[in-house]
Amino acid sequence: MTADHPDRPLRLGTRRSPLAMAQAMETRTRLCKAHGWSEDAVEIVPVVASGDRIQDRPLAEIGGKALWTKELDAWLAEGEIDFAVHSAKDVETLRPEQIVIAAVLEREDVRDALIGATSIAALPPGARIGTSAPRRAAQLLHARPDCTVVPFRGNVATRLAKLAAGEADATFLAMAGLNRLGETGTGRPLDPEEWLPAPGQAAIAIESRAGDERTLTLLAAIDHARSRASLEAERALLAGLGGTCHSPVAAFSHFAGDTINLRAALFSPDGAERIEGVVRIEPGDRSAPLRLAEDLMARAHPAIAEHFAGSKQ
Ligand SMILES: NCc1[nH]cc(CCC(=O)O)c1CC(=O)O
Repeated sequence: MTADHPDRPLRLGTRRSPLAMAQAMETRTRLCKAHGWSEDAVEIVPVVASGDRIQDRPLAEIGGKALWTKELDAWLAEGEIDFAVHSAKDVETLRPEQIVIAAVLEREDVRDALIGATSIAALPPGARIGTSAPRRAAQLLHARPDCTVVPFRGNVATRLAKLAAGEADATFLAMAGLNRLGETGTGRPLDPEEWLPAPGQAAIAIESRAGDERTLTLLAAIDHARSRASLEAERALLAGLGGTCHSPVAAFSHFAGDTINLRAALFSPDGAERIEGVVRIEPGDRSAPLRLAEDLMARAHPAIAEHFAGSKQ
């Protein structure tokens, strides 16, 4: 499905972090390859996102939504860029009406990695773990209430440097990010059946303007159907819970034939309470993730439920 080389380069918007730039370059390569273009058919346009600018406070405290998407959303709306490349995990579930996910790249390794210890069980008693992700903190404290969580923000290299400087004994990073940055061999992958990743982890979501048929058609060539289906299921679950990427919620999609088994766990922030559920999703069934969300909310301890708005959102 090749297309004519564009008269003017397509403008690809991305954050500036090394991981975001690696994802942008991967997207450009895939798109150009799919259409038989040279790489100059796509121009990479980096922006500084508010989430990158504000480094000294926990994200959950900054409060405002769309920390990673606001600037790129505006550029997309104004026609400054033709499409935006995001870590799907960082894209909130409520999106502006005119913006659509045009393609989902084939998912990388969805697992979290533990860096600094060989397993959760092997962490020394009272270990200090660096993470600013409420899901990772709660999941850790659930398994190891003796550990202490130390706030750890910044891009992948910053966090590895903080660990090396002794600010924590261990930390978590997504395997997908490590792999995309060529940091292979750093850390131990955690079994996703035991340690569930974040909704959307390891997926790259490419957004463009609804109605921009030319761009939508070009991007459809690099859409990976299974990755899209699992991402949509996880996003539907998160939307049904009224959760955000700062909520203590974990999810893992596993394919059995064409059926998706979606497992999810909700935690109280201190890890004391945990609730888990699973649902089978047949192709095209859009309501199954919402049923799981309702089931989890109905059974959740108040210390969990108060962190989710439910479908009221
Ligand atoms: N919140 C930051 C973020 N957003 C996406 C990734 C990793 C790559 C991915 O999940 O696609 C990371 C870093 C991390 O969690 O280690």
